[in-house]
Amino acid sequence: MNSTDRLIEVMPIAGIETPLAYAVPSGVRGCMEIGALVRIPLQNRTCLGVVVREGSDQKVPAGKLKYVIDGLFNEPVLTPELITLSKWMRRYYAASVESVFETMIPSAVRQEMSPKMHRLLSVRQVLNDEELQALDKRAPKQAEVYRFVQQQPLPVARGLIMGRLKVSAASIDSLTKKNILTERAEREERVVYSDVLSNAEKVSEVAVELTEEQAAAEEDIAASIAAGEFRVHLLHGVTGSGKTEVYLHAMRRVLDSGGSIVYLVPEVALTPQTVSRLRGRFEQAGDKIVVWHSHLSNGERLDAWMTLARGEARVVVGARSAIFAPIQNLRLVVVDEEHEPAYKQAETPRYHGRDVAVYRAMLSKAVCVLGSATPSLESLYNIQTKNYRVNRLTKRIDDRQLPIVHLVDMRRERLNPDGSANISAMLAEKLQDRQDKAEQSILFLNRRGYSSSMNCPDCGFVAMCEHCDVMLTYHRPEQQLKCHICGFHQPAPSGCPQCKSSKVRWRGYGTQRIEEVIGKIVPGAKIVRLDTDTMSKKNLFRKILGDFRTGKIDILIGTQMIAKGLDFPNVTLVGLVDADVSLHIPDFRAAERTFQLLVQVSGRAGRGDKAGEVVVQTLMPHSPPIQYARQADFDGFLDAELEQRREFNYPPYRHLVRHLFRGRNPEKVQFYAEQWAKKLEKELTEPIEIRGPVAAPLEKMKDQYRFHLWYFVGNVSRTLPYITAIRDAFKLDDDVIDVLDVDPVDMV
Ligand SMILES: Nc1ncnc2c1ncn2[C@@H]1O[C@H](COP(=O)(O)OP(=O)(O)OP(=O)(O)O)[C@@H](O)[C@H]1O
Ligand SMILES: [Zn+2]
Ligand SMILES: [Zn+2]
Repeated sequence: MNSTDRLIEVMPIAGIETPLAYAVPSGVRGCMEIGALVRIPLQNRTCLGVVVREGSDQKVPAGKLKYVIDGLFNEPVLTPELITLSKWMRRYYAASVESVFETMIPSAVRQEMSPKMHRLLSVRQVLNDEELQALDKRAPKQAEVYRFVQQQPLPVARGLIMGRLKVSAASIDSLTKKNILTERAEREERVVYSDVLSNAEKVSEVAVELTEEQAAAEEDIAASIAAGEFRVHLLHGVTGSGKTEVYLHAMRRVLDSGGSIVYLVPEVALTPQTVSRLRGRFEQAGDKIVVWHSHLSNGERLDAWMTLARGEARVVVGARSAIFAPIQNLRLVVVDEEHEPAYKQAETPRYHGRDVAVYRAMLSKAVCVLGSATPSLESLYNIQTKNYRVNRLTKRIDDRQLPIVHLVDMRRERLNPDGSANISAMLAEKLQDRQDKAEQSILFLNRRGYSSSMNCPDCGFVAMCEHCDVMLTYHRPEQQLKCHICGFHQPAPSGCPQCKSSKVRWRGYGTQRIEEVIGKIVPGAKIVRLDTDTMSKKNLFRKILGDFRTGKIDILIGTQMIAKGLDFPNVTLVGLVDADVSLHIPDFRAAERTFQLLVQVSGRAGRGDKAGEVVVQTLMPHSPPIQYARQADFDGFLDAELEQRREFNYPPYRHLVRHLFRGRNPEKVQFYAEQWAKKLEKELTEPIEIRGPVAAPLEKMKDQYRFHLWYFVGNVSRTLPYITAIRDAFKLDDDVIDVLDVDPVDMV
């Protein structure tokens, strides 16, 4: 080591849990600050790592100290507070360094490691007009590529061109073969900035004047921002009360004072309206927004990330992973629809985007605004215990009325011989009425496909998934039986596969079947179905929403996933076809989910000048969540539900940790789960309540048998390390896997 060399500590992204000291030779390229992504030698290979400390007190014997190879970028890819956040995530979610960094740093950024990543193209031979015209005729795609490259001030990554222009590698290759373009493989730090927004929808937007309630909420939030302290606000506003407008005003203030913003939505693809409003509002004013979503190509992801790291954009909008954006001077974090389970990541590290957002805001002394019409019980409880501030919007914009909710008791409906199965007389009549008045309706049913099962009345056969413990769903358009858990599918048989009877029955109603029924009930209506089956076709979702807005569609039928943030003024009727689906899930949050679902879907009605109506069909009209939701009685629901939760020690009174064991052999899985429980009870000194092991509600999934235990924990950060320490010394059989899920939303 030379006297001019520096020491740093690097956390390898390579299955090692402690940082290692490295020397930085003077004159090495790239950044060596905290949060920098560096390439390091480790044993006899190289890997990536993150600089977690400048300097080191580690005593490395002379001759053993290794040099960093280089840094990948000029800017750190994580900020210092994100490094702190990573430590908290490891501890709180019992996750490895590797999994946390791989989650925090997008793979497009880490892939910079491979030199192939940057095959940069530039123009070698400038074409004159005539040559370009000839190329246009002969090979229009090539001409398009040529023009694109020629217009760029710097060489462009090949992957970016392919993604952006949707051209094949062959088109690019023929241009390089002809020596029109030249390609060089290089690890270029400065990638051409691609405007990730250019081909996206922008709605021209002007700031509206806030209502009194909105202004009061916004001023309170602004005061927190001005105070420069960490504070959490819960913006609890009824549906259609203008919560988004409050965020937008607060964001304007933050931008004007030089701060940065993270804005989280449950899923970008499902919130095109919010995204285009943000873009319209801020981009017109010249503030660049990075929209972080799954359709970005790798090149675009890399660009977007580095744009944020360099401070060229100060707003990022995205799903949960956008909370790890490397922006500095973070002043405001918005978590829209904070109650959404989609904020929880289903894979390791199983973090909750909302909770990580609050923690990051705390580390940055920023303000966190959680918004919802139906806040989670956790957040409502935190108002009482953790000094979250609450700002309420009790009225809809322009004093529009909340819709009238009709409950239909489907037990009676079944006695009515005229009632078409599963659509009540009342719903049918109101749908027709809206059709006559040229108003629009939305129907929700949280079950896609045609029917929920196929069975045989003669021998009792039920079509089950070969790999999971669930019945197969019939999908009529494709004539397939599908498993909604693992994706397994097979052609739908025309008779019983077991006894060859031809009397096959389709039980239960899915969105496809409702679409069919409604077509008969409201002849002449233009009906469109929107669920994950239609979503798989790219851009179809946007197109359907566009057609619905312009009135080309009369009735929209969808699963609840489409309910988020829809704002269509001409919708005056909303039907919830089966309110009981969510009541029957084996989950302590079943009542909460049902309440939220009812309030949210109802909230889609009556957002324009005309009043709205909601028809809720249920077999359990007296169940508390349905009754409270009908009266929009939040406090009543909260009190009743909190009492239940307290009695059983469920969240928010305790944290739940789910410990799942799975493997192909059910006896083995059960054996290890039981052995573990014995060991834990013997060795754990912390007083926690342990329940289980028992078979999981979904006992077999993707050919794996599943058993789980539940830990009821007061303080996760304190207790979990004790559990993981015992777990580290517990030897599992090779074909049994165990998974810890802290604050799980998946109970099955
Ligand atoms: N102060 C205002 N003046 C006029 N219109 C407004 C105002 N604030 C919001 N709006 C409009 O009212 C409608 C509802 O607002 P927004 O979508 O923000 O409500 P929300 O509370 O987020 O609703 P939800 O929770 O149901 O999604 C939007 O069309 C919005 O443009
Ligand atoms: Zn049969
Ligand atoms: Zn399956």
